[in-house]
Amino acid sequence: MTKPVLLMTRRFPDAVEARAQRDYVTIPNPADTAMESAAIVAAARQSGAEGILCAAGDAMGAATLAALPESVRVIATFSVGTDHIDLGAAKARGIAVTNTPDVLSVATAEIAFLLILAAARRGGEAERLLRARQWTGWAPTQLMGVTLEGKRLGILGMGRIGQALARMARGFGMEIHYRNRNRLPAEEEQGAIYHDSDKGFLRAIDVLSMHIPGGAATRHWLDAERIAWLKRGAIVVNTGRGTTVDDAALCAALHSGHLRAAGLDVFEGEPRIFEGYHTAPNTVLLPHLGSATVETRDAMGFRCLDNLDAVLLRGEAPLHPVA
Ligand SMILES: NC(=O)C1=CN([C@@H]2O[C@H](COP(=O)(O)OP(=O)(O)OC[C@H]3O[C@@H](n4cnc5c(N)ncnc54)[C@H](O)[C@@H]3O)[C@@H](O)[C@H]2O)C=CC1
Ligand SMILES: O=C(O)C(=O)[C@H](O)COP(=O)(O)O
Repeated sequence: MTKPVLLMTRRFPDAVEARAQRDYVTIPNPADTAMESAAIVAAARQSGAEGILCAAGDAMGAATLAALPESVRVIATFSVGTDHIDLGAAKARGIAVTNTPDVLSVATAEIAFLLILAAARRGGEAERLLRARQWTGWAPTQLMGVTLEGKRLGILGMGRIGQALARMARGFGMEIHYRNRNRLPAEEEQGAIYHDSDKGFLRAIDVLSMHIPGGAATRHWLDAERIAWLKRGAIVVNTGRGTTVDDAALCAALHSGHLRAAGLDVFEGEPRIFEGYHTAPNTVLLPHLGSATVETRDAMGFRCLDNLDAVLLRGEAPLHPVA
């Protein structure tokens, strides 16, 4: 049987590439960076690609979707987030889109909790102090943070990752509050307190952890007005998408002291980051590491290939179609 042609927009983990090469004629991206629209279209046309394995950051917008050759039947993204893909355009072209839910929830929640701990206990500042050779010795008032036990964690977006974070935070004695599009069934809430308004939610909490998807509907969700609803001394953490935060408003609140600290894994316009973050006090910044564990990245790749196999090898419906 002839192997289907698969365009791969990035380098993926070795085990994922090996399986892809076994079952497909793979077309790699020699540059190994996010692919621009023209490059994706050219590579798909030249190769007659039937599937595309892409990742967040690749240009899968309306222009790309419109120009892809008829041969493309499925796009599998190596991410749960799909804000880089024009889903309407894909549907109009009859191209299936699949993502990687569940397998990255724990890894991403771990990074969210790492940021919550680092922001609360001033881990970033403390490390910078030592590396600058400026530590003068233990002192009773040096770099005091805040204890998490007993504090109220507010989870914005109580989906797969938000719920994984809630399980971890309960172990640290935090009280869980959440805001979601819909209230969870009582048996899934496990004591978490649901808020039916953004204002009531933000006023109640000490730490905000953001897990909502990117895209037009959530752009700059955390703006100056909502930041003002947070208590003085609150902490903000974002491992969802950078577009959900108004960077200028967040930096202003860090500088003014209204917010105690922020921990960010994702940024609008990444890999460039808002200039103000370089000098904002009490910030911990990570380069989009949410799902970056060996186990998780392999599982994400295999989930992509399982979906591609269903469509391209077996002629079946994808296992994880994006609605
Ligand atoms: N930092 C990283 O490396 C990673 C980031 N992500 C991001 O995390 C996001 C969440 O992933 P999952 O938990 O798997 O998705 P999910 O779909 O299970 O959960 C998202 C939740 O957000 C809620 N929501 C959406 N808009 C809302 C709004 N305006 N107000 C309140 N709630 C809202 C939904 O009701 C849903 O429960 C992804 O869309 C992706 O952008 C995902 C994986 C890794
Ligand atoms: O799943 C998502 O959504 C993510 O953010 C991925 O974990 C990371 O996607 P890349 O930006 O590494 O493609």
